[in-house]
This record gives sequence, C-alpha cells and structure tokens, in this order.
Amino acid sequence: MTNHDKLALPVGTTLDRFIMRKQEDFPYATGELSQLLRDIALAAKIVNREINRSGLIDIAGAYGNRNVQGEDQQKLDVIANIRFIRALRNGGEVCTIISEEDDEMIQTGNTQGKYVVAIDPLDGSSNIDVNVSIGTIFSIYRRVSPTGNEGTTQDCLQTGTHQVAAGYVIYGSSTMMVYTTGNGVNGFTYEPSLGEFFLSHPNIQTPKTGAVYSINEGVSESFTEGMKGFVAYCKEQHYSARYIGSLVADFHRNLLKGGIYMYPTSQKAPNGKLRLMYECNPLAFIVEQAGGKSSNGRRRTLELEPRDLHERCPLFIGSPELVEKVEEFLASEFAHDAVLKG
Ligand SMILES: O=P(O)(O)OC[C@H]1O[C@](O)(COP(=O)(O)O)[C@@H](O)[C@@H]1O
Ligand SMILES: [Mg+2]
Ligand SMILES: [Mg+2]
Repeated sequence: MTNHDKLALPVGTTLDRFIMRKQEDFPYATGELSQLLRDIALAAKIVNREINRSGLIDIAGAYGNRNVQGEDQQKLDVIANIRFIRALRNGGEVCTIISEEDDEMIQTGNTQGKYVVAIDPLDGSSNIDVNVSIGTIFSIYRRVSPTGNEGTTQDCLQTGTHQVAAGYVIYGSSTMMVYTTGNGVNGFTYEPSLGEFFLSHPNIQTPKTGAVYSINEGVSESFTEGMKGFVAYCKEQHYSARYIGSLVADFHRNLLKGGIYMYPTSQKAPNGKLRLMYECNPLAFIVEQAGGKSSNGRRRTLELEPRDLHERCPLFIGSPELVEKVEEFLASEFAHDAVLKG
C-alpha cells in the first residue's frame, strides 16, 4: 500500500453496496429482498441509538406488561418491537410479521408484500439494564399464498429450510449485523459517525471444534443424564464455560471462535426455552452456512415442522464436532425413551 493510500484508508464496503452487488448475482432478483434487508438495517440503527443512551433516558426497566411467553416485557423490548414493525410495514415488502412480543401474527397491510418476517426484536432482555451485549434476531420467508391478501398461518409456519434469509444484530462493544441469504455468512460493523454498516467479517467460517461450552448450569440439577454426561465431558476436556445469558452474544462468540451453545430441556423448561421461529431457525441457517451444525439434540433444527408461532424447542448449536458429540451423549437417552415408549 502506497503512502498515498495510507493517507486515506478506504472505509470499506457498505452494507447497501454489498446487498446491491449480491443482488446482481441473481438476474431474476427484483430488489424486494434487498430492500427488506435495508429496512431491517435502518431499524437496527434506530434501536442501536436507543440502546446506547438507555442509561440516560427513562427507557430502563419493565414496561408493566407480560408477553405471550409469560415474560415481563422490558421497555426496550417494546421499543425495539415498535421500531422493527414500523420499518417493515413502511418498507412495503412484508405482508405478515411474527414477533416474540405479539401473541398473534401481525398483518402489515402490505397485501402485495411477498415476504414474511419472524423476529425477536430484543434478545437477551435480562441483560438490558446491566450494559451487557443484547441483540435482535430475524428470519425471512417468501409467502406461499398468492399476493393480494393478508399472509396466512401457512405462510408463517414454514420449516427453517424454507428461509430465504436470516440474521442478527448484536448491540455490544460494537454493533454488528450478521446475515445470510444462503450464499455464505457476512458480518458488518456499524460506524455511528457515518451512520453506515461496513463489511468487516466477510465469509464467516466457524471452527470445526472449539473449547468453549455455553449453558446455564444454574439448572443443571434438572438436566437429563445425557446432558449431565456431556457437561462432565466438557469439564474433563478442560473446556471453558462461557454464558452471557444473551443468546445472540453467546452464539456470536462461538461462531467466530468455536464452541457450542446449549439450551436443553429441563424440569423448568420441558421443551427448552428458545423459540423455533425467531431464535432457533435463523441462527441454525447462519451456523450451517458457516460450516456449523444445529439440532434439538436429535433432529436438524431446520427440518423441525413448526406447529405454533411461539413454539419452543431445545437448541444445540455451534461447531459441528461439538454438536455431534452432545448428540452422542443424548442418543442413549432417546434410545432408552423409545424402549420405555415401546
Ligand atoms: O436465563 P436463562 O434461562 O439462562 O435464559 C437465557 C436465554 O434467554 C434469552 O434471554 C431469551 O431471549 P429473550 O431475551 O429474547 O426472551 C436468551 O437470549 C438467553 O440465551
Ligand atoms: Mg431471544
Ligand atoms: Mg426477545
């Protein structure tokens, strides 16, 4: 690099330009998905601004309502929900939204919209007021019903293999947007002074294995024997336990460095805690595109047939060799269950 170049280092590829370039790869593309990704990025910038100053203005703490999950909504859960729904509605590409914060499907009024979005507007709600990384997770499907009408349950309850795009935003020491459209995974870092996301992590590949395991051991007493066996195995291997308590943040670290995030079944959560449509499926699409694996301990997450908008399922996600290992530990359990069920 010449001194001349060093004087004005290139700032890099903006998210907008990257989306446009990728669109050119698809001659039949109409630009609607590109516009939808830009709408999500815009809402993320606004939510990022709210989060960065949440300690200064009165948006800390509980909102005073409970969502369909029975969780106390935080004010930032509600603010993020409003911002993303508004951006998706105004963008015009989305007919129907599934949100963690709304019991029913949200009809945007865009009956010509070809896309359905499932979204966790604010992930890691328990970490909002303590300045720990939090996130947003989104999943995009093409509707199956004809345009001209509102989106249907059938449009919403598609298996993860039908996703056309998925991603997350992490609001951490820096703010990043990471997404896939089925052609690899790319990460963009937000430059607030320019108001732009720039390509910072091209073609992310997750390590085949790792020495980090992420699980809430606070409820380990009620783990199944197979699960207890795998956690003991991780300790025998001297793996490091890392658990932030924000799925996006734990997932992001393991995606880049190698490792496994697990939210198994337990007495407290007989079906696990995480939601298939807007937490498990989008991250499973990303991790597979980055060479990783995701399952419910037995079946590939992306092949699970959703029956409910807010359905929960166990999640084992990350480096492929670690996911295969935990599946080995759980396999004996499932075999035993099968015998019991006869
Ligand atoms: O406190 P627990 O039971 O370990 O659960 C933590 C998990 O729950 C979540 O907070 C659930 O997501 P929401 O914050 O979007 O409800 C995950 O981000 C996190 O990994
Ligand atoms: Mg969440
Ligand atoms: Mg949430």
